[in-house]
Amino acid sequence: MTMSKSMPATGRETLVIKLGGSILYRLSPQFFMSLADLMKEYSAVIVHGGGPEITNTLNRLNIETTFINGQRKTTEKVLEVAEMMLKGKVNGHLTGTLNEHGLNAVGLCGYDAGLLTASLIDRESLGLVGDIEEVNTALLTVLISEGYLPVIAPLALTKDGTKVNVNADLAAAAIAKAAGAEKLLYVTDVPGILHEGKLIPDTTAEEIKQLITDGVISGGMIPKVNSALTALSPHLKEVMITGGQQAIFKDGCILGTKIKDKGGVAAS
Ligand SMILES: Nc1ncnc2c1ncn2[C@@H]1O[C@H](COP(=O)(O)OP(=O)(O)O)[C@@H](O)[C@H]1O
Ligand SMILES: CC(=O)N[C@@H](CCC(=O)OP(=O)(O)O)C(=O)O
Repeated sequence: MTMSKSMPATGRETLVIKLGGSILYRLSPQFFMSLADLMKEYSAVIVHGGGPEITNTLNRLNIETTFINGQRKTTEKVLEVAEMMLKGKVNGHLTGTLNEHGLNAVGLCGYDAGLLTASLIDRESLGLVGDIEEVNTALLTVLISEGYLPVIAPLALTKDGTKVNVNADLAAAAIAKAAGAEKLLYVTDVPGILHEGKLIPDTTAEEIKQLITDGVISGGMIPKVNSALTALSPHLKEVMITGGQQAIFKDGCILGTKIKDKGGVAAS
């Protein structure tokens, strides 16, 4: 992974926001208003998912799709559909909606100007699925410093130019790390990590391991918390999981579950 200095030429810290496919088409007016407020304090980069859109289209086309440890097995046909949905439909829809709210969004995908370079994880079992190794943070810096909001679809190229699909939770964590972001925010269809229906306001790596063992954290929340733990570092001291059906920022605070490593030491 190519690391970079803290990006902002704006004097503000950077915040990477991942918008999950579960909520992308149901983001509330309060979400957009609070995002605009948040962007007065931070320079933001958005990374989006779109898993449900890809799955629905594959089903309509009778193309089989399976997941291995939260990653979609990606054949050439599956990649073609992922590209259509992520780079075409979802990125276009989201960028358009953000611009309707005056947020100066620019749609990008990892293929653009070497934005995301990945290596194949395991061609045999997963097919065309990548793990991000390099991020062209110079491109992000140019956009941010000119007041644009980069909106990134999680597709990447390998060093030899092969197109790959990337899990959006992992892409957001890799971009946050490379960009020297101070915060990483996962926006999903629940207000945060829940236990017996109640929001857990903050938690640590250790507690998360236990919550997974106890079955409290399951399904799509597992890759999210695991990505969060890989992103934590002395600079990126907190990752938030929050819900896009409501405001994400109020009275100077990001709402949801705060994941921090005890004492601010990087999680391994
Ligand atoms: N402890 C938990 N608290 C909240 N949500 C959880 C928990 N465990 C599992 N989940 C599930 O995780 C889902 C969010 O993950 P996912 O559907 O992959 O979202 P996204 O598309 O936003 O990445 C929630 O809708 C919920 O069903
Ligand atoms: C390799 C891999 O799994 N890629 C994901 C990319 C989209 C994604 O992660 O979207 P969500 O955030 O909505 O789940 C996929 O094909 O579904």
